[in-house]
Amino acid sequence: MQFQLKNADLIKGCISGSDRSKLPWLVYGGGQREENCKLPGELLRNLSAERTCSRRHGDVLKQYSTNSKALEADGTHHIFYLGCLSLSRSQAMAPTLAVSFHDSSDITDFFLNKGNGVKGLSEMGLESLPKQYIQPLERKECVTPKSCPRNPFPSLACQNGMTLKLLKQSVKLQGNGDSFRLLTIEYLRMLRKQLISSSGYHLRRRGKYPKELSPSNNVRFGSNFSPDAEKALEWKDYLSFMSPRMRLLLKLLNVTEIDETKESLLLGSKRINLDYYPICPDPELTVGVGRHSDVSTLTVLLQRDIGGLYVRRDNDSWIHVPLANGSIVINVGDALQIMSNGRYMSIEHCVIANGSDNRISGPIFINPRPSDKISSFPEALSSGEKAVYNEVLLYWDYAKHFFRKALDGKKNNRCRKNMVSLVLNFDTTRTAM
Ligand SMILES: O=C(O)CCC(=O)C(=O)O
Ligand SMILES: [Fe+2]
Repeated sequence: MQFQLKNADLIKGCISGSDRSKLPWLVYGGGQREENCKLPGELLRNLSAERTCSRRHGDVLKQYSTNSKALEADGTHHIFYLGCLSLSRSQAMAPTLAVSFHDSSDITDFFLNKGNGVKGLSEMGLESLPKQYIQPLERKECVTPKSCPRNPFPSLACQNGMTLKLLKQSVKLQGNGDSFRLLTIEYLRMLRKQLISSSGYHLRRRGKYPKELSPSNNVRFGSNFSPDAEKALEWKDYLSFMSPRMRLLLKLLNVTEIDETKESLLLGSKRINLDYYPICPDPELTVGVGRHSDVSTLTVLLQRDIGGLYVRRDNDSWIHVPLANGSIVINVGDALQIMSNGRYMSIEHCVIANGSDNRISGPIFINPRPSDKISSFPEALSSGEKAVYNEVLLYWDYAKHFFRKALDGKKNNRCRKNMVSLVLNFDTTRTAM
């Protein structure tokens, strides 16, 4: 198998239009899974043309090329895994392998235990989707979204009775295109640091980290959130890292003032995911991620500019989240819905599969700590509102409840109420769908 690289597609995709020289990392990647394969010359030339090219990159490539697993042993491989994500179907000269998967355990073994991921399936050049990925009709609801009005996103700034300083502050980002871009670059830099420092440490020491086998909750590789509970699998891989650097993220988001009495409840733990949705042979038969709301307080999300993320507007329409250079999306999660007593409702969303390009996204889930007990903040009841969520929940129990069930919109949100969904998109330049 030989790969050729689409130049820095990942990065260009994520932040097209901005200055690539500011991104001295995660620039190019590529690799082979077969032992005696030569690296494509173009890739090496690209590497050496880049000021970040170093012997280390070459070494990692070599290691990568002799490594039978896509993701193994060393944090630095992530960089190349990410680089490899940018291969397009026409450029990856995939062998046609006569592999058939008879039942879900074969698939699980291939993508999870053997570390190939859905990416491995995609690279086989399958002509049709394995039946385990064919989703029932109701789960593909978001694949055929209805048309939606321009700029359908309510702005947090317009909400009355805002009591959560954190959110107030983050609205400051609106209206300044430069800071979005800067933010995005910083955000990517931060992701890279996270990858190399925290995950690298764990991976070097622990080696294996498929979700079920990973000895550490801090690093996980997986495909579906709850594969055992799902009727059908999703066309997506993810790498997930516990992230210790909340303050940095807040700084990047221009949050200068935090109500410290609420800080741990709102922002006590963080997880960064790197999601990869490979080209899918039958995108209309499956989904990237089924409909769900996040269990987080807020999810800060960067996505590649090929689109694919939909949010539910009301009970029967889905909106394609607009794309814009360097924009980020912030989704309200269930924990904030509970703590704000329903002033901010978590947003139901899903990702469609794509038949012509690989999609990548990087959500940061900002959560309460697992041991925190969450219920409506007294401040959210200060105007005499009745507590909608007076049941005190251990956040860990809440999250466990979510991850044990199949994704099914907001049904798993035990605190569901009929209110407007809210998504913030910091793009102010385009509203094209
Ligand atoms: O990839 C995306 O844009 C969204 C992913 C997502 O919803 C999730 O990981 O919870
Ligand atoms: Fe999500």
